[in-house]
Amino acid sequence: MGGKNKKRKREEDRPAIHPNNKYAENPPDFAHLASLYPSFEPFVQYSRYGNPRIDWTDFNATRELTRVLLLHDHALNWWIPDGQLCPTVPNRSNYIHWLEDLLSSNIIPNTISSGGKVRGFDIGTGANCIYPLLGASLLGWSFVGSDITDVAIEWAEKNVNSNPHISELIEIRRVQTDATTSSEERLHGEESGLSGEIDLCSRTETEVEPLPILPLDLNSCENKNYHGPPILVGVVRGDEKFDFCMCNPPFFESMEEGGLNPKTSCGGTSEEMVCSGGEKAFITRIIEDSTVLKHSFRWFTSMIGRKSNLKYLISKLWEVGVTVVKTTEFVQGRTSRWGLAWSFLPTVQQKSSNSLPNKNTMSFMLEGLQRQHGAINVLENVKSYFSSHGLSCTMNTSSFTVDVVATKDDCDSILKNELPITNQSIDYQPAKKTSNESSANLSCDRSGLRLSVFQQIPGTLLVKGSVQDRNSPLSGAFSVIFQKLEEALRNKFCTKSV
Ligand SMILES: C[S@@+](CC[C@H](N)C(=O)[O-])C[C@H]1O[C@@H](n2cnc3c(N)ncnc32)[C@H](O)[C@@H]1O
Repeated sequence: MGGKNKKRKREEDRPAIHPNNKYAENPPDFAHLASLYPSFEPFVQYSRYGNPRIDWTDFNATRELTRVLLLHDHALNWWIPDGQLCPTVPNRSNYIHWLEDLLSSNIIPNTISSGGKVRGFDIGTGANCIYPLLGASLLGWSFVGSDITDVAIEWAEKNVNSNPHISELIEIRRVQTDATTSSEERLHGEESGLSGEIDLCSRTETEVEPLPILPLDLNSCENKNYHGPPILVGVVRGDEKFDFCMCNPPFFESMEEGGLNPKTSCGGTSEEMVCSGGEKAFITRIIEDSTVLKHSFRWFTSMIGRKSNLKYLISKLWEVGVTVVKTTEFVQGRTSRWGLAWSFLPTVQQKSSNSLPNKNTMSFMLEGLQRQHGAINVLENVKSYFSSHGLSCTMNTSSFTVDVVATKDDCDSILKNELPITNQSIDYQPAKKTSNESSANLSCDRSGLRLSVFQQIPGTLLVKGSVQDRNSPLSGAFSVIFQKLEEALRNKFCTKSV
C-alpha cells in the first residue's frame, strides 16, 4: 500500500509535458487518426473496453504514427528508411519548447541573431531531421542540421525537400567522417586539417577560419575521450552566429549497453546510437568546442539520457567558465531525459551591473553550488576575502551580512592584489555592531560596504553589495572590487566537481 502511494506520489511529482506542447492537453487520438489515414488504421488495435492503442514494439507502427502526426498536426511530409531512429513527436516537441523558453527568458541578451529571426544548429539531425522540421514549422526558426552518415544526410535532405514551405529555412551539412580527431590533434588545428573538414553539401564553399587553441586540459576527461568526427569546431564556420545549438547525442558506448527496450521499438542503428565514450564523452566534446565557439552561440544545449552524467557535465561547465547553466527534465510516459543548457555570454544581470560602474548596489548569482556550500559558507568567504586584504569586517550571521570598513589605502590594496580565497578558518565577530569605531568607520575618510548573501533556491545564492556612504573613496572603486569578489567566489565555489 505504502509502496503504491509512493509510486503514485513519484508519478505526480514528475514534470509534465511542456504546456506549449500541442499534445499537452490533447494526446494523439489513435482512433481518430485511423479514421482519417487508412495506412495507419491496420496498426491500431482496440482493448476489450474499446480503447485504441498501438503496438509500441512494432517499428512500422511507431513510424506510421510519427508520419501521420507530422502530417496531421504539423502539415509535414516525412519518412525514414527501415531501422533508422524513429522520433516520437510529443517528446521531441518538448525540447523545442524548452529552447523557446530559454530564448525568450532574456537571461542572455539577444545579441546574436538579426531581425528577431532565430537560427539554430542541430548536432546529429539524423535521417529523421526531426528538430529542424519541428522548429521551422512550429516557430519559423532556421537551422543547420549536421550529420555524419550517408543515410542521415540523404534522408534529412529528402525530408527537407518534401516540405517546400520550410525548405529554405533548413540547411543539411555533412561532417566529414575521415577526420576523426583525438583531443591532442584538435589542440593543433593545422595537424588535424580542420579547415578542410566541411562538406557544405551543395552550399557555397566557405573556408573555415583558423581556430584558437583550446584552453582546456583535455587529458582530465577521464580515459573515455570522444574520438569521433568533429562536432562543432571544424563544422561551424568562423563567421556564423547561432542563437542555440541542440543535440540528441548517441547515448551509448556500445549497442549492447543500449540494449533494446522490449516495450518499444524506435529503431536506431549503431551509427545513430553509439559513439566512443557514449553521451558523456560526446557532450564533453561539445563543452570543449563551446569554449572555442563561445561567441558564435547564445546558448549551447544538449539532451542527456542518464541523470548520473548530468552532475559530471555541470561541474565540467563551471570549470570552463560558463556564465549560466540551466537544466530541465523531459518526460514522456515512463522515460525521462534531461536538458542541459549553458552560455558564456554575460547574463542580463551581470551585464547591467557591469555597465553601471558607479552604482551603489550590485549583485550576482552563484549557481550550481554543491550542497555543503550553503549561504553561511559563502558569507564566511566574503569576510575572509576582505580580511585577507587587511580590511576590518563584521559578520552578522543572523542577517547574513558582512560590513566592511575601508580606507582609501585599503581599496588600493584590493585593487592591486589578487589574493585567492583560502579555506582559512574564520574568527566570528559578534553579530551586533557595538563599537563606536564601527560607526566612525562609516563616515569621513573611511567608508562602509555591506555584502549580503541570500539563498534563492537550493544550489543558487544571490550575493549583493551596497556602498553605505555615497561620498566615500570606496564608492568609485566599488564595482571593480565587487567584480573581483565575484571572480574569487566563482573560482572557489563554482569550479569543483559536483
Ligand atoms: C541519437 S541520433 C539523433 C537523431 C535525431 N536528432 C533525433 O533526435 O532523433 C544521433 C545522431 O548523431 C549523429 N552523429 C554522430 N556523431 C556525429 C557528429 N560528430 N556530428 C554530427 N552528427 C553526429 C548520428 O549519425 C545520429 O544521426
